[in-house]
Amino acid sequence: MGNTAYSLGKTLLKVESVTLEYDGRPILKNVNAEVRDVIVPGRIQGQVVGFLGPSGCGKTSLFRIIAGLNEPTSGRVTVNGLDRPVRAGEVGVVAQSYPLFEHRTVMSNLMLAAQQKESSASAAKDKVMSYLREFELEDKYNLYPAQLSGGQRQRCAIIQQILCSEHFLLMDEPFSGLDLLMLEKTCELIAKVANMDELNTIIVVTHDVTAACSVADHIWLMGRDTDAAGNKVPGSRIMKEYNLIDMDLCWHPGIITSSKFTEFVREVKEDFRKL
Ligand SMILES: Nc1ncnc2c1ncn2[C@@H]1O[C@H](COP(=O)(O)OP(=O)(O)OP(=O)(O)O)[C@@H](O)[C@H]1O
Repeated sequence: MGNTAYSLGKTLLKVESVTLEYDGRPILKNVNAEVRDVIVPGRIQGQVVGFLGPSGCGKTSLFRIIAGLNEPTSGRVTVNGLDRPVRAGEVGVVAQSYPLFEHRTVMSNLMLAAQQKESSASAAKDKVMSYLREFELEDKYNLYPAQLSGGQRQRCAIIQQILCSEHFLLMDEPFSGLDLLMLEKTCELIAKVANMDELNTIIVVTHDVTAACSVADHIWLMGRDTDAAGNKVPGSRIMKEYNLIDMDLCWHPGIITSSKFTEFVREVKEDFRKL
C-alpha cells in the first residue's frame, strides 16, 4: 500500500456477471466490477473510476446498463446495496453534449432537477443556490444554456445530474476536445464533485488514458480475451483494474508532471495496446 491510509466501506455499485448480446452476438461477456466506499480518516473522499477500453469494445453498452437505461441479457447492476437492478434516474448521466432545456434558464433547469428530491421549493432553491456558488455560476442563474460557455454548461449539467441522482454520476468523454488548461480544470472539477460527499461515485468513460489516470482512484480496463491462435474472442470484460490509491497516485494539482505518474500512464498505455 502507498502512503494513503484507508479502509474499504460498503459496496456502492456492483456489476454482477453482466452479459449483453445483440442478435446473438456477444458484446459483453461476464463483466464483473465493484465500487466500494473508500474511507480515508480525516477527510471526505468520494470515488472516481476511469473506465477505459478500445473503440467498439462495449463501453457505451455497459455505461447504459449501469445507468439503468438498457437491460443486460443476463446479470445485473446494483447500487447502494439494494437487492434489485439499478433503475433509470438513480445514476446521473452527464452526456457529451451537456443537454439542458434550452428554453429554460439555468435556475429553472436546476430547480426541475432539485424538486425531484426536495419536498419544498425553498429547500430546492437553497440547494441549487449553494451548488451555483460552489461551481462559480451564481451570477449566471438567469441566463439560458445557449448563453453559457462550454465549461459553464458542463458545470451546469453536472449540478443538474448530482441534484437528482443517488450519489452516482456517469460522465461520457468529459475530456474530448479540451485544451490542456481546460483538461486540468475538468479533472479538478471531477475531483471536487467526488469529494463533496463520502458516498459520491463518478465513473468517467474516456479514450484519454492520461486524463483518466490523473483523475481516477481506480481504473477499469475493458477488452476482449485472445484465443490460442492469437485471435480476439467476441465479448468484452473488465480485463484489468488498477488501484491508484495503493500506488499513491490519486489526483492532486500538478500530478501529471510527476515521473511516477508518467511511468504509470506508460504502463496503462502498454496494457491498453494489448487489448
Ligand atoms: N443497438 C445495437 N444493435 C446492435 N449492435 C450494437 C448496438 N449498439 C452497439 N452495438 C455494437 O456493440 C459494440 C459495442 O458498442 P459500444 O458503443 O458499446 O462501444 P464503445 O466501446 O462505447 O465504442 P466507442 O469507444 O467507439 O464509442 C459495437 O460493435 C457496436 O456495433
